[in-house]
Amino acid sequence: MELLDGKKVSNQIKTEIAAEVAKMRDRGEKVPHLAAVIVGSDGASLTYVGSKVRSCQQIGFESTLVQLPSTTSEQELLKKIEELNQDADIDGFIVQLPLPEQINEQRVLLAIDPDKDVDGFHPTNFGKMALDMSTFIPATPFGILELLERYKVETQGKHTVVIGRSHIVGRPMSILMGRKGWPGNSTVTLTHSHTKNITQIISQADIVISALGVPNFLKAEMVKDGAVIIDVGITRVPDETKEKGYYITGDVDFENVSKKASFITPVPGGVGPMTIAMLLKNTLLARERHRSKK
Ligand SMILES: NC(=O)C1=CN([C@@H]2O[C@H](COP(=O)(O)OP(=O)(O)OC[C@H]3O[C@@H](n4cnc5c(N)ncnc54)[C@H](OP(=O)(O)O)[C@@H]3O)[C@@H](O)[C@H]2O)C=CC1
Ligand SMILES: Nc1nc(=O)c2c([nH]1)NC[C@@H]1CN(c3ccc(C(=O)N[C@@H](CCC(=O)O)C(=O)O)cc3)C=[N+]21
Repeated sequence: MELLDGKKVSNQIKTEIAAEVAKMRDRGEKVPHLAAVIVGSDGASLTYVGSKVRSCQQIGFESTLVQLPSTTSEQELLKKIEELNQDADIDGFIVQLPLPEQINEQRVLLAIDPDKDVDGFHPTNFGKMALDMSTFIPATPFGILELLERYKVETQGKHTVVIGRSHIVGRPMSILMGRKGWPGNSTVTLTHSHTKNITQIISQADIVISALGVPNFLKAEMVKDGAVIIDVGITRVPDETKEKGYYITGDVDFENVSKKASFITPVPGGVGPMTIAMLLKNTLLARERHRSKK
């Protein structure tokens, strides 16, 4: 079994990006500027956005955190998005999901300038991705592709089973694994809560990408010997013996599944840190595109 070490690879990627930023500075150019909008104060969302801001500082990006109260109206959020769209200093921004129920997510995603949509959730960018055109690839699937590539995991002709069909992980992942080229050229089955015989389908998978958010969902008896296991799930489990009052766990029974797997991602330290690194990569890309437009 080989560990797909997202912590290590994400640090390599951040070092690579930092070197690019240093060159920009040396040439007297503007450095990339990423903004994040967060509505409300959900603990997990704040952790994620906080580590993004820290990473920006680490690699020399400018960063802006826009924190709005949970009572923010859709109109107020749309106004903020328009400001960020118009702000020439901002290269890219994300609006942290999920949003409070008074705000329509689709209208928000449509309002973001596709050239600044470093999450890759705008329909224009999502469509380009599905059509193999150059665009921003959503950070979590992009991070998984990068891990597969750096560890030279064979995907061609393999049966990939994706569990979960969310717009931010499962759906784009299923499209990307089936695209031409490598990592890709995979035969993909996209499963969800209405899938019949899901255990049987998973047992046929060469590659399992689990993105449901159910701890211990994937057990050793469900997977084939030698399968590649990607665990996207992140669940906070309350535990008073831990310093933070909780620990985080993925969807996979790591201890037992890792004995059968050829490659496996840990949680924490797998897909999560890769997501942050690829968001930074998309922001660097956004800066380069904005520069060459002028
Ligand atoms: N590591 C990272 O960087 C990231 C981690 N995450 C984590 O990944 C997990 C998934 O998040 P997200 O993609 O937003 O997913 P959602 O919570 O939006 O959706 C979950 C998906 O799983 C499916 N599902 C739920 N229960 C079952 C079941 N018992 N059997 C089969 N399918 C099931 C649902 O089916 P249906 O569509 O039918 O409801 C749905 O498609 C969460 O734990 C989240 O915290 C998310 C983003 C990034
Ligand atoms: N617009 C938007 N874009 C997103 O990309 C997005 C989002 N909304 N909403 C929520 C999900 C979730 N997500 C994570 C990113 C990093 C970690 C991460 O770094 N996890 C660490 C542990 C973090 C901890 O200790 O809690 C790890 O796995 O090692 C987790 C989750 C991005 N998301």
